Amino acid sequence: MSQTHFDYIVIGGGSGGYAAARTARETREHVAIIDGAETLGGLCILRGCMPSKTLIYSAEVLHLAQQGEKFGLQIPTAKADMPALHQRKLDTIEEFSEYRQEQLQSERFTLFRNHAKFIDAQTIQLDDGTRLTANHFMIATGSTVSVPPIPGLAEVPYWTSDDVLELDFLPQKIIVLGGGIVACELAQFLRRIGSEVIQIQRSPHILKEMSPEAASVIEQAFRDEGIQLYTDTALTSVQHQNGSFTVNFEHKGQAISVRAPHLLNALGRRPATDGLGLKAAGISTLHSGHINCNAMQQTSNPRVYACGDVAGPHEIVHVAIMQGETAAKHATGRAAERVDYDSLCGVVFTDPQIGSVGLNENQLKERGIEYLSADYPFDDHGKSILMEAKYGYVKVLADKNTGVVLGAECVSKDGGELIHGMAIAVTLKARVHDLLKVHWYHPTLSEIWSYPLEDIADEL
Ligand SMILES: Cc1cc2nc3c(=O)[nH]c(=O)nc-3n(C[C@H](O)[C@H](O)[C@H](O)COP(=O)(O)OP(=O)(O)OC[C@H]3O[C@@H](n4cnc5c(N)ncnc54)[C@H](O)[C@@H]3O)c2cc1C
Ligand SMILES: NC(=O)c1ccc[n+]([C@@H]2O[C@H](COP(=O)([O-])OP(=O)(O)OC[C@H]3O[C@@H](n4cnc5c(N)ncnc54)[C@H](O)[C@@H]3O)[C@@H](O)[C@H]2O)c1
Repeated sequence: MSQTHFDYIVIGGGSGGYAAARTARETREHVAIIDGAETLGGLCILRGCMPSKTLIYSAEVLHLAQQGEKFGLQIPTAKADMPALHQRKLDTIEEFSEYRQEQLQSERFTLFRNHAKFIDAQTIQLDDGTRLTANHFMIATGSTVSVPPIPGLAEVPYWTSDDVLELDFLPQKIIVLGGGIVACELAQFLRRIGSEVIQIQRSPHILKEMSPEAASVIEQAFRDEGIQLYTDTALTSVQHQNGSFTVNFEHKGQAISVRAPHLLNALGRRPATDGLGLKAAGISTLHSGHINCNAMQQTSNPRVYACGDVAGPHEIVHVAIMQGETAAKHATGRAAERVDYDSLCGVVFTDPQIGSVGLNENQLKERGIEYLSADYPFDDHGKSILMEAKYGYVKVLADKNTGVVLGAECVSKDGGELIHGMAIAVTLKARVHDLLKVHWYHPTLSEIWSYPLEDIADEL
């Protein structure tokens, strides 16, 4: 009879689950991974980070080519070749997913291609009826698109990010619902490949998790590129008739109605806990639906851990991996460090990008930390001027007494790369004076950091 008891069982073989399985396997012999997906690989590789960034990069190259004149170039026709764009994405993703599949299928693990659910505190049942037990479990089942209760939305054939990432034709016109990261990254992608885009956001600013200053820069860039952006709205209803979507909403006291042949629902994602039998295992969830975990990612059932999108609080890949590693070390009796969200690094892959790290001004104020802040705009910086990349700014926040860098923000071309200089500073608790010893090379985008650092050093 095949094995039914394991040292460690992971449900979900995405970024978080694989990190947990690999870490547990360092010291445990019998580790199983269960994944019910038709194609193995997880969200990041198959329908998240990697396909979206592959397409977004092509759209950025196209955008630059279309700006040829600005650079003294004649590029008479530059346009998206949709089947070729799609094929490039497929080829790129295939390489990543094959590698992940090899890892999951390696003899280091026992892999079950099934859906799993808990039937009691220490037993899971696969959809073929097999029952498995383990000393410890990891739930890493990810997230699914959510459909908020907007009248009509659930009944219409809207697209999700999955559909946009599979496009092999150019949608002439599309309405994008939402102003979160998925909505913004894909709205700009669609606009740049040539679609007419109407974007509708509920809050006064898009990207409401970011600072209003950062969001304002992206809003300006979107409007300059021709995205018809509405913020501060209330969606009232959605209809689909004769191949056309109608979205009705309120904006500045007016009832507005927009129409397009395509509709992208980017109104958020929710933790994938349906059918997992959490109740049977004594696992509690938060109001948001995320699995309730302590700092070691342990759930209310101490035998069971959770990581990644299903656990929150930040649905980004490196956090899923860090949580998975912490959890597996803890479960296997090794020293484990909690994930430090005070040095969290985040990137929004619009153009300009937003990179952020550490604590923001609201968090510093809430915690009563005295801080100094300085910023510098890219429209007054040599390298960005010669690159025609003048949107945005950098900002540094440092402890008023010690000069330790506590947070930073960068809104600019390649801001997701630039922020990593400050991510190192925040994580290693570097002081402003230490950072001024760095050889900031000229002319680079990165040297812009030296200006706010100098301003803060002068004030200290
Ligand atoms: C369009 C888009 C772009 C994104 N871009 C970025 C980005 O640029 N950077 C970034 O950091 N993050 C990005 N994200 C978020 C990132 O993809 C996720 O945070 C991350 O992939 C989550 O990993 P995970 O391990 O929690 O879940 P997943 O990778 O989703 O893995 C969950 C796995 O569990 C399996 N599963 C589910 N239920 C069961 C069950 N009952 N039994 C067995 N198996 C089950 C699924 O088949 C799946 O393989 C993006 C997301 C989207 C949608
Ligand atoms: N670059 C990256 O790291 C990256 C890229 C893509 C996604 N992600 C992750 O994926 C997760 C999901 O992203 P997302 O953009 O789908 O979700 P989100 O929760 O960030 O955004 C959802 C948007 O929909 C709006 N919304 C929700 N309900 C609404 C309603 N009833 N009426 C009007 N508006 C409504 C919200 O205000 C918000 O703007 C995020 O947490 C993000 O961290 C990360």
